[in-house]
Amino acid sequence: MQRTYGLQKPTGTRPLKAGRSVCNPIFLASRIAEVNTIQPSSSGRTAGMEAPTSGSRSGESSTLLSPMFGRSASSVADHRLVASLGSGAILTSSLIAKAANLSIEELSNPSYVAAKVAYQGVPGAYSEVAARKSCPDFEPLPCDQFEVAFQALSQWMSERAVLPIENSLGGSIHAVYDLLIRYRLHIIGETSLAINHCLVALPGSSKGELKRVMSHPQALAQCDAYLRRMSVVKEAVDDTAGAAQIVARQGLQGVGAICSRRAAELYGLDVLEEGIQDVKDNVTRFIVLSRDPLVTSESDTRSYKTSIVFSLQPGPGQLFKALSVFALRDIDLAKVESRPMRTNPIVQIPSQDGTTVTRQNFNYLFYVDFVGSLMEVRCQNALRHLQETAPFLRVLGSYPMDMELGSMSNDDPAMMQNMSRYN
Ligand SMILES: O=C(O)C(=O)C[C@]1(C(=O)O)C=C[C@@H](O)C=C1
Repeated sequence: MQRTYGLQKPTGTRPLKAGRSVCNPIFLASRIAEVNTIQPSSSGRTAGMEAPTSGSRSGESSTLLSPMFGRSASSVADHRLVASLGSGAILTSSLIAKAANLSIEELSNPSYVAAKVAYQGVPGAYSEVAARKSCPDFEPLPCDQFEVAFQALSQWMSERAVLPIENSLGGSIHAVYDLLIRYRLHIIGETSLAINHCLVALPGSSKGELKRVMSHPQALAQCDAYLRRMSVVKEAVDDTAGAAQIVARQGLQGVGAICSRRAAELYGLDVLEEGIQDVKDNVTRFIVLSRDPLVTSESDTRSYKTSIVFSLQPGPGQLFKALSVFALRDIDLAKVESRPMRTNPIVQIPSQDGTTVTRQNFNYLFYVDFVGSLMEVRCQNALRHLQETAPFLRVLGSYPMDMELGSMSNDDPAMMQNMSRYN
């Protein structure tokens, strides 16, 4: 790994004036504590269904803005001055400011916190393009890890966060699923991007002399067959553009990076080959997060998607029964994902007569995206039906479906014009 994690000052930063964009990632990574949002209640149910309500501040109820400080999180200034990283770890404004390379004055300036969209990676990352595409009026805020982007939004350092959730070749981004349950943020949109990877290296390099290739694990997975043919050592780093930045800044001879053409141009590297992903049509879907849910209206005619997460009671046929609430109402499922319930990975199931206990070693949370809006009565009924049997159910968001595919190709004039404003 090229980066050391921990609360650290980014290198090569330039002093910021209030209201200007942050060009370096914020590094808040060290003190990340588990933030559990699933608390089993005495009845054995973990939580009720939480449908978005207009005007509710989800961040205020989360462990991040914990009642441990004994005050209601009513003002923005309060949020910024003392924020908790969960389970007792406290991050004060001076630490946040130091991590983001800002002065306290800059951090407290409303024009600085306004209109930022947090993403994971450095400029040139695909996530940055997704952030610009989905939030064109917001200024991108680079973060060095997924969780830092969640924190930036939770702690009012940004107004939106854009995170990759799945790729057509590499599959689901599990880390983002796991963070969705730990932070009480809301999905308010999605965007898809065509991903066209390039093999890049220091100017004058040739493909044959590369011994190592660095990139984000997803990008390495998407180019797996190509890299095996090259017989190089694969090295995982935090993001694709970060890989290009490392090769360029450290002048690494014999080391390639996989990233976008734009990242190669930003960091002054040669593109040795373009379109190196194993399947040409390579699409990543990103979600847009906000502290507040999207308030939908009945007059909105766009197609909507709703994302939920739930757990199941133990026993045969429970998943079948859970999913049948959608089938019964002709509701189309767009995605089903299961993840280990990290807060409760092992369950003890008593027999009916209470004389024996069976240990179930794997306990899962199910993430489902279905086509439909919370404004639709059939969707409300389906969730009410599911709630009857699911010990835990949470609505992650109900948001308009992204119908158009953005590209990162230089042939896409609209996208390139948008990007050139920021280079
Ligand atoms: O590394 C980047 O450039 C990212 O934006 C991350 C990411 C991902 O996590 O999937 C985004 C799109 C591509 O699929 C490869 C990597």
